Amino acid sequence: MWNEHHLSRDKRDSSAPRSDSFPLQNARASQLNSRYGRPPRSEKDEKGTNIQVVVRCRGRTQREIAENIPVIVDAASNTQEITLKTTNKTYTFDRVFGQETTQQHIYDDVVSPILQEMLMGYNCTIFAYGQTGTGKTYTMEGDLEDQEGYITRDAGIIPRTLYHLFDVLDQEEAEYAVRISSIELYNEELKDLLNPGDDRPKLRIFEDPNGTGVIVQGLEEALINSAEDGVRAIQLASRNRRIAATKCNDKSSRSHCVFTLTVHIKETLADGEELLKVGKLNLVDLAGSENIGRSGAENARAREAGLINQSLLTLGRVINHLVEHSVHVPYRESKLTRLLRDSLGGRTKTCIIATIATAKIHYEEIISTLDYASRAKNIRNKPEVNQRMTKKELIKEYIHEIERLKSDLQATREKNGVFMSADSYRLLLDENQSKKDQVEEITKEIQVFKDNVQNLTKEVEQKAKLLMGKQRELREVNDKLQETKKWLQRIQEEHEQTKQSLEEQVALRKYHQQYGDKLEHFASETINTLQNTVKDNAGLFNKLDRQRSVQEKNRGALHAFKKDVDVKAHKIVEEMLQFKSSIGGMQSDLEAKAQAYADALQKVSMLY
Ligand SMILES: Nc1ncnc2c1ncn2[C@@H]1O[C@H](COP(=O)(O)OP(=O)(O)OP(=O)(O)O)[C@@H](O)[C@H]1O
Repeated sequence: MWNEHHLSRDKRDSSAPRSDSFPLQNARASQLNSRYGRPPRSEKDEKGTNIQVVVRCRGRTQREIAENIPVIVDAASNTQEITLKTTNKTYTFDRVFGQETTQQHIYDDVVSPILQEMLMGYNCTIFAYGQTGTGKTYTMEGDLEDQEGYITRDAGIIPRTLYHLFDVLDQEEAEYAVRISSIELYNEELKDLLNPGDDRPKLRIFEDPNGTGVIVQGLEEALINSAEDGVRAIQLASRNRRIAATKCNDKSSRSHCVFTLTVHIKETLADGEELLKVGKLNLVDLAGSENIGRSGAENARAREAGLINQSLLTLGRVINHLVEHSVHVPYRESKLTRLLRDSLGGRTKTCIIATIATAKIHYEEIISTLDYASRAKNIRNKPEVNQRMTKKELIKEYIHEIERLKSDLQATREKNGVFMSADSYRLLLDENQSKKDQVEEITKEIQVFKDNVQNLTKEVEQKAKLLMGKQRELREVNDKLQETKKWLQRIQEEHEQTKQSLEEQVALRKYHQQYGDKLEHFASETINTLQNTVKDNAGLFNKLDRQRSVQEKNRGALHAFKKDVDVKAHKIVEEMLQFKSSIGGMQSDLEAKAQAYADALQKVSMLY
């Protein structure tokens, strides 16, 4: 029942970890916030849109690697083509995701835009289809545990959607109510995975009288107030889901599982009237589509597998009829197609994620899945936004529901004692047999678990070694990074210098431009001056030549003069020498005469 209390976000459990710790949400949230409000019905919607089909490849298992089984699928992530190496056949899809694709990548590229449409008021469905062990459950649920309030990197579409949804609603500060349900379809029987009690009346499918899909009577729709509430509910549903071991996959799930998320968001119109916008998202994990013989299904299990394949077969037939535009589409031939009727050729926005293995031993299943998915691409749906509901309408709807439940209860009470039809008795016997099978299966499963633990221990050891190697690589990369940083710094400095010199050149060029005329004038003046100077220099050189010849002449005269002086001086010296020697003769003559005169004087004196 709709309850005002649940609309108020203030009443939410404040002790639960806040969903804004979820790292993925904020990037998409702003896009989503701006998209609220009723979108105009586009031309595309009128004509219908093709179902979106994407393919996700699962890498080889450890066993396939150990046995050297080659890869036969050529698929690069984020392309649209996938090629089979054996035949060179190429398939085209809306998107292909290689084996290296992460859970977050799938969520961002495929699911986030669909959540956006659901918030606009569309019904949307995402199917995971493929052979057992190719990752349908991994893609849809993945790891449901959290680590200190954060989802893990292996978390699949469901937990990521829950966290993203609450983050957007909280950011929008919208008044909302979110409900979830989870149904398992196993052996053509429906089971409420959130409330699987054996004493509960069987779930029944009804066509919605308003023609808006189907209603599952008696199905519990849990109101959740946070993503954590939702994840807890899904953990419960997952535990309740039947799983059994087959030769193909140790934890093969042979049931179909439909998880539904319904959001009511309150909108207040300009005139104050309050309307409720409703969006629905079905996340469907189909059972494995493998060949019965190969999966090793036997006896009671063969019956199960047969029924599973019958459901998928009907799904395939429905797809074929829709593609061929048949008047009659056999939706009613299986519960699966009745449940999903609106998602196939109806008013829902639908996406199929086909999961495939890549190793050669799965050749047939790979081809079968790709063919199936290729055909599904041609289905056209005509998505329509759900009509906004007034509160009155909603209350009326719930009153009808209560009335119907009351009459069911009354009918049950009136049957005194134990009432059981022959069909129900047969079913009970079958169920008993199935339980026995289940015990046998669980025993085998325990053995498989033990083997798995052993394998995991080995794997952990290998991973530890790998981690050490990676750490070493990381260190090397870090060193290289440091070097690159230094190199970058150098380049940056050089860049700065180049920039500076460029700026100088630009300034210089500007300066040249600005003073070009002046320079030209100055240059022509300088040229004139230089020409004059050249002329003056020529005169100067002539003058110098003349001076040089005068000097030459002077030098000749000087030489002759010098020579003459030399001769004359020589002559004078000789004459002087002669004169000196003649003077010397005269001197000795005079001395002899003076001596004779002295002697004569002495004789005279002696006489007296
Ligand atoms: N893309 C992937 N990356 C890593 N592990 C994966 C991937 N896909 C699947 N696995 C692992 O392979 C195993 C089988 O996957 P899963 O159970 O999801 O297959 P399935 O298709 O749902 O099988 P079934 O049809 O039996 O339900 C699981 O252990 C899962 O964790």
